[in-house]
Amino acid sequence: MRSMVPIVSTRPNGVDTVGVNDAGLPDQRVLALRAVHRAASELRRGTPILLQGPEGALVVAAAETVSARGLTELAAAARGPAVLLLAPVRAAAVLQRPVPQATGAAPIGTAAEMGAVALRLSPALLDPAALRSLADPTAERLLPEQPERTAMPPQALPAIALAKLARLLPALVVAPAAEAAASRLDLLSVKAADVLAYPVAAPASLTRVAEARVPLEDAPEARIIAFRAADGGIEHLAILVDSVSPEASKDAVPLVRVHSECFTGDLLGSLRCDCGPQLRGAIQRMAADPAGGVLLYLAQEGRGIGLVNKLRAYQLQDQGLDTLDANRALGYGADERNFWVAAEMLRAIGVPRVRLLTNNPDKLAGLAACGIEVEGREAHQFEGNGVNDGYLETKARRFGHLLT
Ligand SMILES: Nc1nc2c(ncn2[C@@H]2O[C@H](COP(=O)(O)OP(=O)(O)OP(=O)(O)O)[C@@H](O)[C@H]2O)c(=O)[nH]1
Ligand SMILES: [Zn+2]
Repeated sequence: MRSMVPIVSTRPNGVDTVGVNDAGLPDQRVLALRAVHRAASELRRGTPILLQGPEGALVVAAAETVSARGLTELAAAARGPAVLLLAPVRAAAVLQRPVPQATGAAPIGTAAEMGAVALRLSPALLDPAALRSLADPTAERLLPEQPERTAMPPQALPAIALAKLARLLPALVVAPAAEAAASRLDLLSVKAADVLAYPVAAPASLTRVAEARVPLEDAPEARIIAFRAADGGIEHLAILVDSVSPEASKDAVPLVRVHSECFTGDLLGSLRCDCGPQLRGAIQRMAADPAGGVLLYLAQEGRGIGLVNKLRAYQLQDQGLDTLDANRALGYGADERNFWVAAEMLRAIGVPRVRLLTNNPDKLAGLAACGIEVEGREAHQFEGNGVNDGYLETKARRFGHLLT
């Protein structure tokens, strides 16, 4: 019998994007998302995977997590020597000199930052303990004085992209894969094209999974709606804040804040950033606004690099780098977020037009590019606290944040 039951749900605009095919199997898009998500999990566990592309397959392991067993498996699956693959920005930091792909990069993530540099691996670096300390940004002395550049393997860019999706350092041990390595060694296989498509494909599968009234100190009528993507990642939340104003208007364009998760600032009250005051301040402003508002709380910790890498970036900042250069020294772009998730959530809750609470010009442009009508911007700035003054200054000077 022909099955018409969607296994994930429909897109908020009513268009079926994820369903089952006639045989009852998940369609290609679900399979592609699943393969990428599984591959990222394998890398996090220290297991090599195979990245398939038009120029052949690459066997890939994350330098940060790969175990002795993982390296043995990688060697068994390889048909050539392994190399160390680094994002150019990371290579420049490791080598303490510029590398060609990293030059001329604009302040916010550029295509160049997605590039890669391949270094010939010294035997010492194939020692798993050495690889782990290479992942530690303060322990780069293990690299030879002048590591030899070597030819770029195929699928280098999707390999770097996969490490970033796994929220690992974009530092990989890779080798060209031998014929039939996947089946012989039971390694997970993923298509390079699916990895590259993932950041845009995953938000398209968002589905509403839970909704509840959660009275907040500053917004007694607040409701929270949780959205889950087919990638199985952490859910994103929309916090709907009704106006407490007596002249509340149902038709006016609501205030919207696109807020990326910040465990340290939002939850612990860290003084390193301005996230805590921005979060609470946004809810207060929405409740006071006649049009009310929506706060999107996105699982994009550390501007998309994850909490662990943000802590590493903090360590580098304590050594003198600013927030942007610290991201780059780890091999990440300045800002690894995209705005598809936010746009999909706004459409799902019926908010196609917004007044955006932000100082970040990229959020205005990014949301508009994803189809949301940005009617205006409302500044959302808080005084420095003595600890975050340099961070706020960097946001204004290097990220182009708008002041007032
Ligand atoms: N990588 C990195 N992330 C940081 C750092 N400080 C704060 N963050 C993260 O930055 C994100 C906060 O960004 P947003 O609140 O969206 O702020 P914004 O992009 O500066 O823009 P607006 O606040 O809207 O003006 C959170 O995910 C924080 O965890 C840092 O030094 N390094
Ligand atoms: Zn923060």
